[in-house]
Amino acid sequence: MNDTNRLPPVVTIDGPSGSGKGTIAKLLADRLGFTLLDSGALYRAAALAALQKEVDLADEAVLTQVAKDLDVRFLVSDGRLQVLLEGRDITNEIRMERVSMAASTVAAIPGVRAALLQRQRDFRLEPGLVADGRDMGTTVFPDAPVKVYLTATAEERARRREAQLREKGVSVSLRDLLDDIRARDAQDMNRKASPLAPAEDAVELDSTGVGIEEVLRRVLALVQERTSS
Ligand SMILES: Nc1ncnc2c1ncn2[C@@H]1O[C@H](COP(=O)(O)OP(=O)(O)O)[C@@H](O)[C@H]1O
Ligand SMILES: Nc1ccn([C@H]2C[C@H](O)[C@@H](COP(=O)(O)OP(=O)(O)O)O2)c(=O)n1
Repeated sequence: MNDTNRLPPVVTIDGPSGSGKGTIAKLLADRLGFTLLDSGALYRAAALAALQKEVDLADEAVLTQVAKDLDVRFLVSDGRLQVLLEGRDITNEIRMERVSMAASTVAAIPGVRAALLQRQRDFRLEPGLVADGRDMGTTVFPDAPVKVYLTATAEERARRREAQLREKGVSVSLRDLLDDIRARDAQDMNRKASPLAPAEDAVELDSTGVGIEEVLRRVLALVQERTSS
């Protein structure tokens, strides 16, 4: 701990859509007093910028430029993360299903990922960072002392999304949500650039049928174990 080059610790939480990454990352960051990185929000903001500019989502060069030029800022207001694109609040808009799928498509482009890499690493501030995404443990923070790979069955993840949307007053069929989840899983896992996969040193945690409090307890225990030396 006397090493002056020591970087702030990072807890990475990777996994597929609906596994609970965002929920657990937020609770964990609050509990530890760490900064929070929602890396998916960066890809979602890039996708929304591309959709607004009506860019062809197959045009890798133009999409890479969109990611390089991305004017996105994160603000924490009343304990909630706000995402601003060119100064405009896009927090709710980026959660729409068409943006989710576009984010997954845009995120498969190596140039887009390279353009967003340093921005993500810049979140590594004292006293520490909790980073949620797909490649936090494999590519962005490979030296993180604590890596979690959170999963749940596709059926359970679709049910969670349905409940989340119902609470917002949006009614979507479970069948459609399950199809969307499977399509995004396949796209995120099968791409060449930083595919969704557990890091070799990640602890896999299946949250199917496990409540949020219990998942948080297990992750906190892991943080204790990995950082108390
Ligand atoms: N362990 C869990 N058990 C039940 N519901 C959960 C659990 N973890 C998260 N949820 C709920 O599932 C939904 C999706 O969680 P979220 O954190 O957004 O997932 P992700 O960030 O992995 O896409 C939210 O409504 C959240 O409250
Ligand atoms: N580190 C990351 C984070 C997200 N992505 C891509 C792939 C995902 O399908 C989209 C959206 O990610 P996000 O974490 O916001 O999505 P979910 O909340 O898990 O549904 O972005 C990525 O490729 N790498």
